Amino acid sequence: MAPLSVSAPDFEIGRHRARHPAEVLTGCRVTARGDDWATAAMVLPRFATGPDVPLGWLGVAADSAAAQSLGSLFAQGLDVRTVDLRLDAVGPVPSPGTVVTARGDLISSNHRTGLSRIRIHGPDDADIAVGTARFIVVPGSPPSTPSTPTMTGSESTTGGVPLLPSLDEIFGITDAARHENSSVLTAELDPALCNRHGVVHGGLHVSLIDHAMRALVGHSGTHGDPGAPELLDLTLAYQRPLAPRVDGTVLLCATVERRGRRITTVHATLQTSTGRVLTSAQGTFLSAAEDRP
Ligand SMILES: CC(C)(COP(=O)(O)OP(=O)(O)OC[C@H]1O[C@@H](n2cnc3c(N)ncnc32)[C@H](O)[C@@H]1OP(=O)(O)O)[C@@H](O)C(=O)NCCC(=O)NCCSC(=O)Cc1ccccc1
Repeated sequence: MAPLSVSAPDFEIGRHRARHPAEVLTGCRVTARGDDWATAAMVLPRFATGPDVPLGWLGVAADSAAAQSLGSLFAQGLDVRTVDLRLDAVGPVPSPGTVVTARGDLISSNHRTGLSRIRIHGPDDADIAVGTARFIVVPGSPPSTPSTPTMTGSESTTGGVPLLPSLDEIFGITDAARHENSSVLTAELDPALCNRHGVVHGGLHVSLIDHAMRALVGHSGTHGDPGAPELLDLTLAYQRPLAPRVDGTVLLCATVERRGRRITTVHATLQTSTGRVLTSAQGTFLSAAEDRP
């Protein structure tokens, strides 16, 4: 078994300021920025119970790096909101303790929208995922002191590996109804996860949706669980902001659209208890079962 140690000596979490409570939770930090690119890094945690790190946990790094690649807009006093985000898995998520880096490169932008390319890699440049994120440009608001989140689990470490509660606990999942082809998780998100506008980081939508889909189609594990289906890609459409203080309890609904011999496609929504869809998503999983002709 590989040693559980931080494997990128140039990433020290304390050297970089957290810009968002989601970054505090996940231990993600924006590590470098240019006019049209940015990088964000995180040390993969170990969860108190459950599997190793699912791809969706890297959503905060992906969304942050992609958003910060629009740095020239921020310099004009503008801000951005994620409209859609796609991740395609191209390699395994490394084991806990490994540093992963997401790089966002601006493809195009104007005064209305921006599009960024995402690449997530581990040590030795091994690719984990690629993707894109589309942003809408909105008026910026004056800088203020970010709220201090109460969830600082990622900063407790065991031998260099951040130790976090289970994903169910992190997302306040209080109830789960599972059927063969559909499931509903009830989540009460900690309002401390919101930014100063009261909304949840787009990268955490990726983590929530991934968690909901895996709860339906199989375990979240990628290591030592050969029976788990493998997430190939995930596409999210951000329809309305997630504001836990306003929305209260939210539902994570997942439905299997088609279960093929090898490929299972899943649709999921993040919605309020009154059925107002905040985010919708599509995921593709590859079955771990033997290929058949
Ligand atoms: C803005 C747009 C994407 C599209 O615009 P449009 O087509 O013009 O949308 P429209 O105006 O028609 O509104 C649609 C519905 O939304 C509602 N609503 C709108 N605004 C607010 C509000 N402020 N508060 C409350 N609700 C609001 C509005 O009432 C309406 O509801 P209704 O239909 O009447 O019931 C919108 O769909 C949206 O906000 N999606 C969620 C985006 C999102 O949360 N992304 C992730 C976080 S960003 C991030 O993390 C990136 C980052 C990372 C790191 C660092 C920096 C940045």
